[in-house]
Amino acid sequence: MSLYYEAASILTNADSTGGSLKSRIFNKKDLKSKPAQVFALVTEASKWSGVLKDVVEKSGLLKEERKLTPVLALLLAHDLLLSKGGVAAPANHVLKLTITRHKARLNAELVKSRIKRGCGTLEQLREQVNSGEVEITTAPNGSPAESIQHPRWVRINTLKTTLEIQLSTTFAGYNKADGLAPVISASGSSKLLYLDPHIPNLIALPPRADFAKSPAYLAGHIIFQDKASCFPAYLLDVQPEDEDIIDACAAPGNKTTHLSAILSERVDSSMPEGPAPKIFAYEKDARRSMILDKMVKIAGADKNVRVKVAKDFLATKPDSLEMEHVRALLLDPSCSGSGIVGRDDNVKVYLPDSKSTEATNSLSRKSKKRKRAKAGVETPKVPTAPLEVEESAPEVAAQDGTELRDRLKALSTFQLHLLTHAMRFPNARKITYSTCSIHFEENEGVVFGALTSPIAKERGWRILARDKQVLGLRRWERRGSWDEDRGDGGIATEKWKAEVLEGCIRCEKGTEEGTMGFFVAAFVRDSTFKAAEPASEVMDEDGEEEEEWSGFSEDDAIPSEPATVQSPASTKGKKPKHKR
Ligand SMILES: C[S@@+](CC[C@H](N)C(=O)[O-])C[C@H]1O[C@@H](n2cnc3c(N)ncnc32)[C@H](O)[C@@H]1O
Repeated sequence: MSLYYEAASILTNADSTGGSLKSRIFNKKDLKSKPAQVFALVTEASKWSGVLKDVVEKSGLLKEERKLTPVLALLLAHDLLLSKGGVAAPANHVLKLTITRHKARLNAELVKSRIKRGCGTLEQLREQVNSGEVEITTAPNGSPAESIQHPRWVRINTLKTTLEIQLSTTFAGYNKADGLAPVISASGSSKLLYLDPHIPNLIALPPRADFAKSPAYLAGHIIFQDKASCFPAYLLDVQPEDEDIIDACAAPGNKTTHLSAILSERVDSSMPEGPAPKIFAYEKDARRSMILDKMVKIAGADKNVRVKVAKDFLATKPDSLEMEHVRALLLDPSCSGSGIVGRDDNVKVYLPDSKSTEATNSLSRKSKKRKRAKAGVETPKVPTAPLEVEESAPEVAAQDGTELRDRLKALSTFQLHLLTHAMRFPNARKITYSTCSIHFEENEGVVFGALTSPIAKERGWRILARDKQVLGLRRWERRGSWDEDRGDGGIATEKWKAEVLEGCIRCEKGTEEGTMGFFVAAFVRDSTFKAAEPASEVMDEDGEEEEEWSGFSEDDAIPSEPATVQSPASTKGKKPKHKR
């Protein structure tokens, strides 16, 4: 029976193959088991590993069954205790016999673990595991198992309520923590919250706090939104005089409703009369447009949001009458999603501690190693918990580094195209550009590509410097960074490069800041800017305008951005065409 050995081999990445978990399984040519079955076993067992690590350790299984590796023990215990079909092997198979001998003890430990986690039934425990909020307890030697938890971020929707009202109703009786750390380590039932110091109306709750069925959530008074995802609307800092605003890639609508809330607060307090500013929320995908529409209505944002159902932002005509009053744009385009927490790009595996097998003498260990190697599982080089198995987001299901780079190149070309399209709106004065990606190519690479594009030069677009940003984000310490391997040369001055990077804002996942991996930068221009010369525009095959980055010569003078940078995505291998 190869299933468990093959799954163990995949989980420990015995072949040291690059790429995502999915691609490593589905592209493995010599796999005897069905790839879908291996994938399901590996992902499910990983998901349950926070619970099973404890169960296996406490049952003493690894002490008694020296031929079992921690990975095999995890996989077998998963199927024995949790899979409908049980262990997928003939009754007399050695692995099945081995694990079944310990069924009673393993079961008893699972019951104890479930009760300790406050779950009355296995179904409740399953829900907890599926929500990714399993608390990892201590290892047998008493050292705490490491696990960086992610707080539950809740944005108070000021379109329908206020922070004060929510603190005295939904969160009545909650204590205010003086930092994020106590909230992150608190249990789901702890009445502890943290008022975020950077984003107004944002609170952090313990990771397992469950408000999905609360009246406030169902009525759209509170919205679950990661802190980092609140940065773009806040950074755009819309004002009533901005008139119309575009959210170019809007579904499911978290940033749209945030934008709507900020705009409403400011319009309501300063402009009781006059033309009401509007937010045009574009969404290309028809199905996602429906979700967007629903979210906008639940949040009460339909007062100032016009959903552009199944409409491609790139097809908008910046010079049209409808777009005449657009002064601000929020761009949050599709990206690799590599910064998202809890997606299958971040499979975490907690392995039972193998220390209990250390008493084995070296001779017998060697012979066991040989046997395992023969059976297809090299002695695991895996550390004890937690083991991070890197897995790319679905959009970037890369088999190897080259495929990933190609995908990033395609994504960043699209992102740059979108950003330079936004720069064409004749009356636009500010733009935010954001991604939930951690890759330079999609982030700083696109920013530099846009800043040095002909349209940015023509219209005078520049980065919004850190000292001009809204207070909360000015205080945010993680800024942009340069990747020597990815960023092409051509920067005119190091000073300008440093200024642009300082204007870029980054968030990293897995830190004590409790955010997902994220990137945002804002661009501004002055209304008085005098165009230097028209941007070079070419038509693509469909007759659409296409930005043609062409580089500039050394003596090119651009106000405040004296640089020559090539966008990593769009310019590699392109010969400069545009001479000044
Ligand atoms: C990262 S998601 C946006 C998330 C959203 N801003 C939020 O905060 O909830 C990107 C969205 O942009 C849409 N999209 C991609 N290209 C687009 C285009 N050219 N025009 C309009 N929407 C587009 C995708 O379908 C997807 O729904």
